[in-house]
Formats: sequence, C-alpha cells, structure tokens
Amino acid sequence: MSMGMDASTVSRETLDALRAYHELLLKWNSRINLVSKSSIDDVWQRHIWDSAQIVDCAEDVKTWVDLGSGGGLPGLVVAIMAKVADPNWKTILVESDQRKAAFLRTVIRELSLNARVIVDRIETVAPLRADVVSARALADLSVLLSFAHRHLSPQGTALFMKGQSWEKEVSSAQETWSFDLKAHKSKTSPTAAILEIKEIQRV
Ligand SMILES: C[S@@+](CC[C@H](N)C(=O)[O-])C[C@H]1O[C@@H](n2cnc3c(N)ncnc32)[C@H](O)[C@@H]1O
Repeated sequence: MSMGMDASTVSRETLDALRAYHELLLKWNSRINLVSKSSIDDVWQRHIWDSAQIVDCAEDVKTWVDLGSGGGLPGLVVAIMAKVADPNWKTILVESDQRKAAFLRTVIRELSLNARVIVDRIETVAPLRADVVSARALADLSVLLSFAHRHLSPQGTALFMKGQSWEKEVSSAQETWSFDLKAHKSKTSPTAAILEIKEIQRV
C-alpha cells in the first residue's frame, strides 16, 4: 500500500462519490478512451488517489480550473473532494473533446458537483482568473506555463502533475519563463512530482 492516500484518508461521503465516479469511468471507458487500457485494472492507485493528493497543495480556493481534464483527472476528483470540504469552491473543467466533455457533464450531474465544463481549446477560452490552475498529462511545462499565465489570477497558483522528467522540463522552461517553484514529491509514484508554481512571467 502507498504511504499516500487511500480509502481511509477520506470521509465516507467522499469515498462513496469517488466509487460512483470510478464506476462511471469504467462504464464509459469501453466506448471512449478516458484512461489507457493498461491502467484500467489499477484505476484507484494510478489515477484516483494520484489525483486526490493534489488537493492538499492548495488552500482558500474559490475557482479551480483543470485544463485538458480528459476523463476528469484530476478535475473531477478535485470537485468531489471539494464538495465536502467547501460549498463555495467551484471547479471548471476545460476539455476540447466533445465526447469526453459529455462524460464530464454526466458525472457532474449524477454526483451534483459544483463544477462546469467548458468545451473549447484552452488557448481560445477567455481568461478565467482562477485561484488554482491544474493539469495532468497535458503538455510540456513551457506550454503549461503559457496556459496558466492566461487563466490564473495574479495571486494564483499553478499545480502541474509531472512524471520523472520534471527537472529537465523546469530547466528548459526557465529559458522563456520566470516563476517561483515548490516541488512536492508524489505520494503515489516515487519519481513523479506536483509542481506548485506562482508569479509566472515571460522572461
Ligand atoms: C492525455 S489527456 C490527459 C487527460 C487527463 N488530464 C488525465 O490525466 O488522464 C489530454 C486531454 O487534454 C485535452 N486537450 C489537449 N489539448 C487541449 C487544448 N488545447 N484545449 C483543451 N483541451 C485539450 C485532450 O482532448 C485530452 O482529453
């Protein structure tokens, strides 16, 4: 078992909602590709608990924007955790694929989440002035910084879930961007990290 999150670290209500999400994810995954077939037997560890840990990296959230949500990772997991934690917390999921957006809307409706979906490209959506912008498996760090720069409020925080090459991506992004970085070691994957980034500016 991981030293990170599991069923014992969330409330009963949150766990029930995560289970309902898991069921819908498996049901829809047979028709549209929301998570890779190779990870389907380990969705809890690889995707749900992996996403849940990101919530601890932020506080005082009113608007959380998840970019390129796909099957809702981490965006729907965040919205599920937020439902119990804070009724004023709103989650916005940006996803350009219509079929994935239909899945996201179904989960939001069935679980009564305080969330909405914007079906459009991140680059063309009007600036969202978010307190937090998150992304997982979406793009290279330099590209993510340009997305966050567009959609964060000036005091906002970007949280990017990155794999083992995160240090290389940071060095290369520093050629075009300046930013404050705090790297949190992932609790579910030893070489991965959550990059907490503020004060993003073009060099
Ligand atoms: C590799 S998937 C990752 C999905 C999810 N974040 C995860 O970790 O499983 C990337 C998703 O971002 C969406 N996407 C890619 N580029 C986008 C853009 N420019 N605007 C909006 N959505 C985008 C894709 O449709 C896809 O669903």
